[in-house]
Amino acid sequence: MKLELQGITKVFGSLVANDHIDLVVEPGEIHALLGENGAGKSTLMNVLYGLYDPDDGQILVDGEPVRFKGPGDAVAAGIGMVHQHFMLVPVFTVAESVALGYEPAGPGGVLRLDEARRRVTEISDRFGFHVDPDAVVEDLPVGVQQRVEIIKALSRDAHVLILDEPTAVLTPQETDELIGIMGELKAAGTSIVFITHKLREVRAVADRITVIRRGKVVGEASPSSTETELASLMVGRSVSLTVDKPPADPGEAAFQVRDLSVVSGNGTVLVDDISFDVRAGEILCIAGVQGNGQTELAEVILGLEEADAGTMTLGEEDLLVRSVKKRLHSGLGFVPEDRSTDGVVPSFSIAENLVLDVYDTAPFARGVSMDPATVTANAEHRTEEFDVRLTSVQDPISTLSGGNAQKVVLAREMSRPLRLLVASQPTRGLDVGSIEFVHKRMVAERDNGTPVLIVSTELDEVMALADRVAVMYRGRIVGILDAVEEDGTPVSRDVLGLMMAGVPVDEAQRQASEHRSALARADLDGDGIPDVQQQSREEQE
Ligand SMILES: Nc1ncnc2c1ncn2[C@@H]1O[C@H](COP(=O)(O)OP(=O)(O)OP(=O)(O)O)[C@@H](O)[C@H]1O
Repeated sequence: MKLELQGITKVFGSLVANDHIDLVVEPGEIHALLGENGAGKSTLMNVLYGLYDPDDGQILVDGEPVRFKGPGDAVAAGIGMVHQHFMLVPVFTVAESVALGYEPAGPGGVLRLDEARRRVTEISDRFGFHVDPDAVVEDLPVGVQQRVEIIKALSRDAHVLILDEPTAVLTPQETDELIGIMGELKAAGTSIVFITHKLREVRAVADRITVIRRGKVVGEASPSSTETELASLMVGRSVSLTVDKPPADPGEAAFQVRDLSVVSGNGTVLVDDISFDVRAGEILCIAGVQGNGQTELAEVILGLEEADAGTMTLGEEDLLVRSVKKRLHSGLGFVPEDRSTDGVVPSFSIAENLVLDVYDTAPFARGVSMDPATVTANAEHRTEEFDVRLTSVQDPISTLSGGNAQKVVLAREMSRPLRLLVASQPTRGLDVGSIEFVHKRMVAERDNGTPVLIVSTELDEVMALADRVAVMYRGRIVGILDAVEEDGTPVSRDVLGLMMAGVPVDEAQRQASEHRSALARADLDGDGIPDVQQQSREEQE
C-alpha cells in the first residue's frame, strides 16, 4: 500500500504544528521521521491515524484521496498505530485484547475469542513474536505488551504501521528484538513509519529518513549519514553527542543509604538490602535493566514508597522520617521516571507546573495564594532557558509535546538550590540537542558540589555522565565501579552488560576480557591475519 500525505497542515490556536507537510511512504519501506521535541511528529501521526482533522491538505491511499473521521476509518484503510503508552487493558488476556478490535464487527458485539486466539497464534508464529494468546497482559514484560499491540494492528490487516517512539520504554535486548521484528514485517510487505530520537536505531533500520523542524519538512537524510550529521539536520545546529566533563572532585559522602529493603504488599523483595553513598560533587549512576528495583529505590528516596528496613541520610538528616513535601523543601530535586503520573498535573498550566514543589514558599507565595506575576515571570525565564517550545506559559501542560513536558519537569527540579538531585530516566523522549543541554546542566550541578544520583537504563547515558556506576539486578547492587579506571580507560560496556544480567564484578571482568582476547584472535575471513589487526592496519592506511 502506498501512502501519501500532501500539504498536511494542523493549527492549534496560533501555533502551526504541521505546516504543509508532504510525506510519501512506499510499500514495504521503513520510513523514519526525525525531528526535535515539538517539531510536529506526533501531531502528523495523529492526523494520519484519524485522531486529528487536518486544517488543510489530504491523505492518499494508493493514489485515492481518503478522509478519516476517526481511528476506525484509518484502521479500515489499513493503518495501524502503536502508541508509546499502550492502550491495552491490563487484566485482559492477549486474545481478549486483540478481540476487542473486532468488537464492533462481531455479531451482536460478542467478542470472537476463538478467532482472536487463532489470529494471535498465526501472526505470532509467522513473525516469531513468541506471544501466548492466553497470557494476561499485566503479567507480560513491556516488550511483549508492545508486540501484542503490533499483533492487534496486524490482525486488523494493517499495511502501514506507525510506531511512535517504540523503543523509549524497551530494554536493549527488547530493542534488538523489535528491530528484528521490523525487518520481518518489512519483508512481508508492511510499511512502517518509525518515530524515534535514537539515531543509532534510525541508521540501523530506516530505508528513508524525513526530517521535520518547527512543523515543516526540512529535508530527507540518507540512512548512511553519521549520527552527528543526522543530529545537526534535526536540530539545525551542530550537537556534541558526548559529554565534555572534567574529572569529578568529590567531597564527603553526603547521601548515605544503608541496608535498605523494600518489600511489596505480596511479600516480593523489590529492593534487597542495599547500601551505597553519593558523595558531594559526584554523579553516581544506577544502571540496570528496567524492573530490577531501581524504580522502587527512587520512590523510597522521594517518600512515595516506604522502606521496610534500613536508613537513608542526607547530611545529618534522616530522610525516611520526613514527608515528601519536607524532603523536597529541604533541597531534594526529583525527576520521576513517569512524568505523566508523578511529574506533572496535566490540567494545570505550564507556569503552575513549574512551581509544583515550591508554590507555597517565597518568592511564589502571597499570603495563602500564589503570586501570579512571580509565577509567570519564573515560567518565562525557565522555559526559555530549557528551550521549551510552547505558545503560552498559561496553557495547560497537556498541550506540550512529550519531550517539552519532560523539559518542564527538569527545569522545575534543577532550578532551585539542591542538596541532592535524583533523576530517573531524565532524558527519555528528549531530542539530541536537549539531551546535550540537560547533561551539561547535570554536570554543572555536580561541579557545584551537589550529590547527583541518576537512574538510567540507557548505557550511553550512564557512560556519558557517571563518575561511578552501581549496577542493580533483582533488587540488589551487583557492584559499584569507577566510570574511568586509574589508567584512564572507561569502564567496559561488556562488563556493565554482564553485571546487568546478574554476573558478579570479578566474573564479569574475566568473561569480558576473555571475549576481547577471543575477538583479537579471530580470523573470520580466513586470510591468516586476525581481523582486529587487519582492521587497524586498514585504518592506518
Ligand atoms: N492538543 C494540543 N493543543 C495545543 N497544542 C498542541 C496540542 N498537541 C500538540 N501541540 C503543539 O504542537 C507542537 C507539536 O507537538 P508534537 O507533539 O506533534 O511534537 P513532537 O514532534 O511529537 O515532539 P516530541 O519529540 O517532544 O514528542 C508542539 O508545539 C505542541 O505544543
